Amino acid sequence: MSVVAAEVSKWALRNVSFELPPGSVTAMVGANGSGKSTLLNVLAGHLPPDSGHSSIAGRVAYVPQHKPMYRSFKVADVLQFGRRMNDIWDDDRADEWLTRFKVPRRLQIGDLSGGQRTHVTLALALGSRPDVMLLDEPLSELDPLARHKVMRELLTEVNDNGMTLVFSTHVVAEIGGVADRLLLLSGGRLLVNGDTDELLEEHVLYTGPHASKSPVEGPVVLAKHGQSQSSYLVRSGGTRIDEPWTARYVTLEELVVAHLERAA
Ligand SMILES: Nc1ncnc2c1ncn2[C@@H]1O[C@H](COP(=O)(O)OP(=O)(O)OP(=O)(O)O)[C@@H](O)[C@H]1O
Repeated sequence: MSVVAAEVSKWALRNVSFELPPGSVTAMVGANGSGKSTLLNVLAGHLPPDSGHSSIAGRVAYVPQHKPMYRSFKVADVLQFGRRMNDIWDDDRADEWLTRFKVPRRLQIGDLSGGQRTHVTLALALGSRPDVMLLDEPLSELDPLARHKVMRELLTEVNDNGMTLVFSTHVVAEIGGVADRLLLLSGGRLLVNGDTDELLEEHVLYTGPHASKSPVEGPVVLAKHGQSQSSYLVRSGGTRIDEPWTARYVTLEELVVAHLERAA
């Protein structure tokens, strides 16, 4: 069963197709201009695809990258706005979030810091009790501790209420232990779509003497050659290898960088 399904082309996006299960946490990663914001906009229903279709089962909350909000609104007015605009609205949830992150309610949006504005948009999104939350670089303006706390809170929402979360990020280190799925985009194409644990088990880096051919069967993601050494990152699932070759699993960061390097 999937709660988010897409098979879309739009501007630079070329036939991007995937499905996400309910309660999953998906990190969308890719180079600048690879199509992350476009894809989130299409999923949110804010942009019609040029071809194909996308669907989301249930209520959607979308927090865009540039968090458009009326600068003259006070924080309290934004909550009032949320109350009026949503059929389902959880005042306590939105309020709790603002209290937790110490956002001053009497200030105008224009007088808040970037991070505080992020908290207001997240409070607004969570107040609408969404089934699916789409976040475009939600952590980019937050300090390291706030990043950690926000992710922990969002994961609690996923675990307690079965919410499905999709977020874009450039910081691969933030995905570990958070995202159970990875969507990797490059130049509008979907390079990788899968369960992060399975992806990490599939990708193995073999290092050994200079060789023009991979020492194991399987799709080569990236090959590098020095004067006397070669290394092959292969989606081999951990095939045994004889000395002098060595094999090791890679980090998510290495996996992402290798796929992006290959596609560049
Ligand atoms: N209105 C438009 N018409 C045509 N192409 C557009 C339009 N808006 C955006 N694009 C193109 O779509 C591509 C993807 O842009 P998008 O903002 O989705 O990338 P992104 O992955 O979110 O980038 P970043 O990481 O820099 O935020 C870019 O090449 C951009 O120029």
